[in-house]
Amino acid sequence: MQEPIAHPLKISRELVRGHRLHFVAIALLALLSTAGMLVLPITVAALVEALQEGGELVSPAVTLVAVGAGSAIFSALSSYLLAKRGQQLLHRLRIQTMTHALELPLRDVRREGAGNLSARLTADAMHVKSAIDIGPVQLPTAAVTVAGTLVIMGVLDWVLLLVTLASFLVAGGIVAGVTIALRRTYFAMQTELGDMVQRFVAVLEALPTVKACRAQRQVAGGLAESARRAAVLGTATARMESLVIPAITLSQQIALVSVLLGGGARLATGDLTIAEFAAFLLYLLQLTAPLVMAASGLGTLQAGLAARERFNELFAMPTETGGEPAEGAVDVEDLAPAVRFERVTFAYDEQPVLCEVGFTVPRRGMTAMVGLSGSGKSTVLALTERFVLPDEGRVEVLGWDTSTWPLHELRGRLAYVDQGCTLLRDTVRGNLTLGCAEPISDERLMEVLAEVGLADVILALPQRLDTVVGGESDMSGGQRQRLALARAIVADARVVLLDEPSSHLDSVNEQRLRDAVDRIARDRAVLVVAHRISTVQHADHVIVMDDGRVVAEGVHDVLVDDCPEYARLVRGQMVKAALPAVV
Ligand SMILES: Nc1ncnc2c1ncn2[C@@H]1O[C@H](COP(=O)(O)OP(=O)(O)OP(=O)(O)O)[C@@H](O)[C@H]1O
Repeated sequence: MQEPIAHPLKISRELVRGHRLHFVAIALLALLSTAGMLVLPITVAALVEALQEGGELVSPAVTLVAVGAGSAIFSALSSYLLAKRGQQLLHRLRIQTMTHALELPLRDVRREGAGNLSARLTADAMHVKSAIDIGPVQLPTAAVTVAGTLVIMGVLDWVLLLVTLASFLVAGGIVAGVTIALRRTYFAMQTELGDMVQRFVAVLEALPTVKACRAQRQVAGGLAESARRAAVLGTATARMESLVIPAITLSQQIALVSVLLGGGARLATGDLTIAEFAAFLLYLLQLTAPLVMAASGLGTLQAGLAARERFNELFAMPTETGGEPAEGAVDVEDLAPAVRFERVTFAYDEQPVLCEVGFTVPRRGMTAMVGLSGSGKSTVLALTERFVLPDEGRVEVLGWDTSTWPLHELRGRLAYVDQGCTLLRDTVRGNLTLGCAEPISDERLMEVLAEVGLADVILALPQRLDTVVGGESDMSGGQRQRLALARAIVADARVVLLDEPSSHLDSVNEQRLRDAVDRIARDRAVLVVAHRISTVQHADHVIVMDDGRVVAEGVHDVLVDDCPEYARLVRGQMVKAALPAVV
């Protein structure tokens, strides 16, 4: 993929788009402030002259105060308006980042990592914000101030100007070199930071395991290595940055000594008056601030542009595509099977997972898919949901090829209960109605909760349906499982995909869950990746997977006798089932 390059002009254009007047006002205020700064030494010179000649002092003094105060006020106003616009741009950038990330294929999101994606919203966004604060107004203002100051110095005495310019030559070279080198270092540093946050988030997700293994120190060691790499890049950046201000200050001191010596000589020959000399020195002193601002501003701009490149990299990642938009509603073939795989082959990168898999899930009833761990069962569900696409073969849902069915429509016909029975950190109502286009009445929600045996549990919560759930410890595994199933029932999808958690439930909860699944399977298709023998025994149809292939299909009683792989699985499950249940 071509890496898009952020350009200063692009950021400026984004700032201006749709807000031209706002931006004209910012530029005008900044210009007026700069003009005030440039005129200030002249008003000082006028006051000095009036003092020397014993003239009227009030008007030069008032002019000086008015110019100084006006310049400060205009500068504050333009900074505020720019910061406001910058915040708006940041707001847009963050929304675009979150929306785009949610639209990416699951594989890309996993590859990129939650931490790395989140770092875009925090650290990278702040770098872009700093560049916005500096780039479009402060940097040009500093450049105009430097150029204007040099012109006035040239008018006052061009010989002394040449002396000044010669003194600043070395500083100019250093600033230019550092600015060019900084961009790549910032990009590498921000990428490393994103990687570190990603590792940290992954460790936090696995914290119970890390603690149970007493591995905090070991894991912290790995994180420290990542932090060390970021620090090395940070130090390299700081080393380059630290050269800038001393180079400018040293050049200014050299210029000051040279101008004092040269100016003394020109005063003696009468080529320069005292007032001109005083004004020249003031301009020389005034030159340092915009030069430092321009130099450090260029560094900040480079950090912002590097961060913007990371945003661009993300935005350039293609989002999920799901066939052409349907013209009108998709006419689902009523007689077609719920799910059909035809010679489907699939590999994660280079690792083959499914090989010529073919099976059919009837329109109604429960179909259980069984197989050893890693045999490809969850991948079958991922292909059905079109989280991934087959390398070869055809996946059909309700008679439609999933690769040509618009994603929104396809997923509207499917309900998916993942192995983790994931709940969003949201209210019970929010979790139950996730993805529902129409509002669902509380009566209906309670009815469904009763169906999965959760009504009493929810009624006992402090805010009932409005209680926020999804935290670490607010619901047991079994309750999560049934709430996730309730979501699938509320969605009223024609096909329910259920990736059964491998952990055991107590017998009461297991019975409740099975009853709920049996009920929903009466008038729709349920494809369950089964880990429990009780689920398989109750299934209308069983598909046996082994090492990425379908090795048998049928009903439990027949498969036990006819399929050695199935018989082995069942024997294993029965041994487990005889063990005490772990909840
Ligand atoms: N995101 C992924 N990236 C790379 N390989 C993966 C990914 N997900 C699964 N795999 C690999 O694909 C193979 C099949 O995995 P899958 O999860 O489909 O098996 P499964 O039968 O559902 O296993 P289990 O019963 O343990 O859940 C495994 O070898 C696994 O390592």
